[in-house]
Amino acid sequence: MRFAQIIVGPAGSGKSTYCSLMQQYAMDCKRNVQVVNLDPAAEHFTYNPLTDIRDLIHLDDAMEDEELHYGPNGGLIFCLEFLIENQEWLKEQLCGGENELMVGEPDDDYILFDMPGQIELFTHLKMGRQLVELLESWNFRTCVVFCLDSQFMVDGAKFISGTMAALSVMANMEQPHINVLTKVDLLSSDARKQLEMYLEPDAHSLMGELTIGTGFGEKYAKLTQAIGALIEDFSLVRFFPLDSQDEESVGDLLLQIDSILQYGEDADVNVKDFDEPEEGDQD
Ligand SMILES: Nc1nc2c(ncn2[C@@H]2O[C@H](COP(=O)(O)OP(=O)(O)OP(=O)(O)O)[C@@H](O)[C@H]2O)c(=O)[nH]1
Ligand SMILES: [Mg+2]
Repeated sequence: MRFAQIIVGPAGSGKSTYCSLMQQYAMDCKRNVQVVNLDPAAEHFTYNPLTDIRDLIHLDDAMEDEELHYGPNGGLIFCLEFLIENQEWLKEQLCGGENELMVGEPDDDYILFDMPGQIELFTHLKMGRQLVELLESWNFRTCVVFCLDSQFMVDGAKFISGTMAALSVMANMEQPHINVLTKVDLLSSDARKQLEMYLEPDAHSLMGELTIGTGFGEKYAKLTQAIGALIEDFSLVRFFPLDSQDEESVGDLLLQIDSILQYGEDADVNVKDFDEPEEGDQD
């Protein structure tokens, strides 16, 4: 089994920084975690990628092409379609065995995929899903990590809209999923306290805040209440705050994701000698 985190989230939400941070943390713990850049428009990141989509196609290729004439957004979608069509290239990079950054057994591979900030790739287009299916066929177990800037999550209305974005990704990708609030180190101590409330959201406090003074809240109070109750009753969406300055916070998050991926648990399962699970039974 190999392990993959698919790092998604709106533009500038901190995906590439998250990848560097996780890789660095893992390295400090003597773990080999690699990063693959799948953002064809990436200009700058601080990790050394295992593989880079820009070796296959660059956003400029799609924008400057005489026939295609894409703008930046359409161009990006095109690049990801191109990647899926040229999946053999990616397969060679990940499974070819000639990549000098791949050390140890392919069985222990743990790879972070740094994705572009075009959220529609994961909310309703099919490329995100297709990528995950490809990875599964190459023996990866995957988890989607949805990054959201915590600075936008300090009032009720923004919480609802951030939550809906996370839900769209969850519904479209149908994968094990974790939501991460990034840039917590930038919040004031008041804002941090405010954030606490949204980590274990309850509909009443959300409503209390939303109905006061905002046009949307007053007009659609019932809708907001229904959404709030839905989120609360089904524990649909939860957020994990990430403070990049705090090693413990990074370590806790990695631990959570490891557990979602069941990383390192296979050995225990073998020892316990469970009955063979029924076909299609994931748990
Ligand atoms: N202080 C602080 N800054 C952060 C953090 N995460 C990201 N940033 C900053 O936020 C900006 C955007 O971060 P990126 O990691 O490039 O975000 P991204 O989601 O990869 O952006 P795109 O790939 O353009 O969608 C950069 O200036 C980062 O330095 C964080 O945890 N703390
Ligand atoms: Mg990035």
